Amino acid sequence: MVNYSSRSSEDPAVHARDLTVVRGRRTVLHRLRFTVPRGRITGLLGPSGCGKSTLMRAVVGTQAKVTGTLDVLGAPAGHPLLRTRIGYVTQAPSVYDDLTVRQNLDYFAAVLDPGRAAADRRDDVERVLADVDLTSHAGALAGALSGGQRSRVSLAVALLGTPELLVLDEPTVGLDPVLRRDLWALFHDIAASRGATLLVSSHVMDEAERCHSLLLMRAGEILADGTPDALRARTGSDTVEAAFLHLVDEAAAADRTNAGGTEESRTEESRANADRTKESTR
Ligand SMILES: Nc1ncnc2c1ncn2[C@@H]1O[C@H](COP(=O)(O)OP(=O)(O)OP(=O)(O)O)[C@@H](O)[C@H]1O
Repeated sequence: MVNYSSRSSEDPAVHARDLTVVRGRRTVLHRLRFTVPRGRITGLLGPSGCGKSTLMRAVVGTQAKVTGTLDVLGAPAGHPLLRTRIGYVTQAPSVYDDLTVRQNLDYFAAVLDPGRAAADRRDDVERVLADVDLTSHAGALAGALSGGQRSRVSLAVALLGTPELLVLDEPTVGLDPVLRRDLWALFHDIAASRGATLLVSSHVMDEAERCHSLLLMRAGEILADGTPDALRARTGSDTVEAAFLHLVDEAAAADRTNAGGTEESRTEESRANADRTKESTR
């Protein structure tokens, strides 16, 4: 049996090699190779439909038809030992509308760790309420909250039990600029004070500037990875958005060249076939 606890804390939080995912009849992630460093915020950025949610689902172990290697916190993705070590927030806030914010959190705290003493659970609930700045709304029904407040309840659920890895799928969608800034401040605080690793997806490029490292995706592939500074320097761009667009144009040009090459070789092949046909009919 593998002794996961002997793994070094210097190992990446996530390590993927040849990660491939098929959804329906389509391969939506193509042999991805990447790492997510521990204790840092890694932004997963790319246009709608490029595969960000699929990659996150694979990391948390809820995605079917995953092949290749995907290690998370030293164990294979989806391993039962990882359940309490990962917090995951999906795009759709998963809260019960007919329960108050505090009742929602208390319920999820009990589900996460049924054996825990009620007093410990209550402390944890109060802590995460304060983390997401919802203490003053703790008694409100979740169904009566704004979209942004509901998102923060979902985030609070993911923070219960102090997970080592937080996987947040577009956590700032629909939030106003002040809330977005406050949430990013909270993400940085979680990484700095608890040493937690955050994998945060977004298709808003200015959020990339707030991450320690980035995975830029396009059409089921990793276009580039590295720090925002390194990506800007590599492409001679002023912003990560400009760097991303530069890389997209470069990849599209390479696609066209490859398609042209394929087209050329197809034409050559058909000419040769035609010649062979002529030869054989002579
Ligand atoms: N249930 C499904 N069955 C088949 N294909 C799917 C399914 N869900 C998603 N896909 C396809 O997988 C690809 C990746 O989808 P995914 O949701 O991972 O993208 P995304 O980058 O997270 O998009 P968004 O930013 O819009 O959430 C898309 O082309 C999508 O059409």
